[in-house]
Amino acid sequence: MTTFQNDAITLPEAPTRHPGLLAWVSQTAELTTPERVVWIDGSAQQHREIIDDLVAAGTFVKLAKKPNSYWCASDPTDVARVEDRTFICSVDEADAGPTNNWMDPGEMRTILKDLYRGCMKGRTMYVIPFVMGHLDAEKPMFGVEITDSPYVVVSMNVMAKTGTRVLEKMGPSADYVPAMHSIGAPLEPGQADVAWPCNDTKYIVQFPQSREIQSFGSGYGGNALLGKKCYSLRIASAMARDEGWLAEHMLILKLTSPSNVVKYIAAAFPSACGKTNLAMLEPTVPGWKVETLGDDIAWMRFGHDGRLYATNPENGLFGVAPGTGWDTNPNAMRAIEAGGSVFTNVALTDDGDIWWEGMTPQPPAHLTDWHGNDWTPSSENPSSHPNSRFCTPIRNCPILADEYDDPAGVPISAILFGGRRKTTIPLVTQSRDWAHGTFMGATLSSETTAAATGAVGVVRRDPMAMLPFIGYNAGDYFQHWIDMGKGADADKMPKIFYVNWFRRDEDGGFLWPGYGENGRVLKWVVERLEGQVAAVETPIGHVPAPGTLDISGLDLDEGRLEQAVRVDPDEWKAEIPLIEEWFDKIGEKMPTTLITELNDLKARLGAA
Ligand SMILES: Nc1nc2c(ncn2[C@@H]2O[C@H](COP(=O)(O)OP(=O)(O)O)[C@@H](O)[C@H]2O)c(=O)[nH]1
Ligand SMILES: C=C(OP(=O)(O)O)C(=O)O
Ligand SMILES: [Mn+2]
Repeated sequence: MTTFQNDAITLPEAPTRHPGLLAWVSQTAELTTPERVVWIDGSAQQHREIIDDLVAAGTFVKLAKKPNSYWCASDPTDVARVEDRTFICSVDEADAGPTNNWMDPGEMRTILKDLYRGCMKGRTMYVIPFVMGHLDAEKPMFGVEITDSPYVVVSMNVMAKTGTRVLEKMGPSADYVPAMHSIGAPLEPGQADVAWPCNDTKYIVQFPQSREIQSFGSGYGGNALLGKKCYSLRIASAMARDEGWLAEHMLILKLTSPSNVVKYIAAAFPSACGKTNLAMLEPTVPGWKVETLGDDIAWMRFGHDGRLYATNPENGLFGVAPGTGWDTNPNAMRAIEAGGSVFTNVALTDDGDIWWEGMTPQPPAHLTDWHGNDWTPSSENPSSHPNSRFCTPIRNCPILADEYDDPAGVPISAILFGGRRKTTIPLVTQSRDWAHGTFMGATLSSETTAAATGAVGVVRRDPMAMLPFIGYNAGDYFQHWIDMGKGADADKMPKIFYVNWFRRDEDGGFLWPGYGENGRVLKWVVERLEGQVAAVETPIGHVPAPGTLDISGLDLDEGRLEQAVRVDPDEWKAEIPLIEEWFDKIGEKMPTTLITELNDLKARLGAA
């Protein structure tokens, strides 16, 4: 390891000659006063050494039953993204818009500088050079995360490409996103550490104009693995607006039909609403095959042929554990079996394996729950936190598509928007055109989940599943989506669909079985793209004509299917005021195209 001692804060022996980076590293060390500085080189050996430190510190427990895999539990207060502590610090408040928290960048920098002063005392400061997306992309998307959390280092090594090869590619002058992170838990001499140090004060801050990130107080993935949501969505969305592309909260999958027609599909669902599951789907309809390209983030740019091409900037999976099982998502199960994973806030079995609700139908007779307490099936609380996660190399995914590694990406034929709605939203609806599809995305709604702190199950608008991730004004973001369709050849743009796996019956049960059965909806989507099946025009868009959704072999009574796909005018009339309230919130920046779409919808519903 390349280290230097803090009692001589001179420039460390660094594996780069990038003057800007060297200056930032030394200034940060001076401000945060760590015990030592370590450059992450991306080697397996260094990765192992840091893991060994985590085991010695009691943060990680090595699993006997899975190769090179570790269990850990966070502080019970540090389990999810903190949206109320997340800020977009644009120069002008108007650029952050009505959906983001904002503070003057200068004021915010002062607050954070005060918090960062001495914050790494007694700890190691790690410098993680990383690239999101391909190292050989036309313009590689570099970042450097500074952190005092070895958990973050190990996770970043899984989620991104890290280390010296990145520095070499950066050379002495490449632009990079400086991503500053501290758990905010300095150690006084002789003070004992805890397994998951963090701070009650939390800030997750993006400076979209200067392309910088500063995070404080949390070790949770979405708050601390800064290449992921902070860079690849919040900062990248602002870059994408400026440069004419899209940075989206979408999975990417490859779908092959029985006659070997290949389509690439992207889908945006809010956190904990089914992206990882759909990305690794095992279709139940015979002959259809899904392969995975990405499960959380898609960057989409126009290719020379005028089509929209998507790449997944990530290198790993950071999936919701509960509900992941051999029945629901066998490919995710195989991925975690393959090893190299970190499990956070799940339960530990007595023989050194992990378990969570939904992994197997029968829970083990005894577990250690995520709080470290004894757990039995009669225990009152779940064994695992609802937002517990597995962090696994994407290479472990047994159905990873070969195209995953292609820096050019894959041409997207369809985009799905979806959320968790008990009512109103049918199983699948096709938009009439790009503008209408953008309207569907802009009015997307979902019940809140445990992926963010706060109440669960509350319906809110979550446009394009990007509410917590749009790095600028949401009205400008919608306009950017409309503009992306404008210059383009309509035939070449992806067709947009709205799906809902989560509609319920009167007893609260899911009307649609979901998971592998969602392949039936993907089949209908492809058949629509190919002009092979009919749809019925309704006020909200095109829904499957009777008999076109393949339910052969599915044990689902006709009445339930009918309820799952139903367009209920009364439910939609009740939805209109909620959409209007949302449009009012966006205010004058709401594009007129979308206002026209809303008025047209009202007219078609007879609600005008
Ligand atoms: N009922 C139902 N639940 C689903 C479906 N797909 C995913 N889930 C559950 O939703 C939760 C989040 O899924 P995940 O794919 O991790 O969501 P992501 O955060 O968007 O990637 C998990 O508990 C899943 O088991 C589905 O089709 N139907
Ligand atoms: C990492 C997250 O992602 P996901 O969208 O998979 O829930 C999160 O919300 O913190
Ligand atoms: Mn996911």
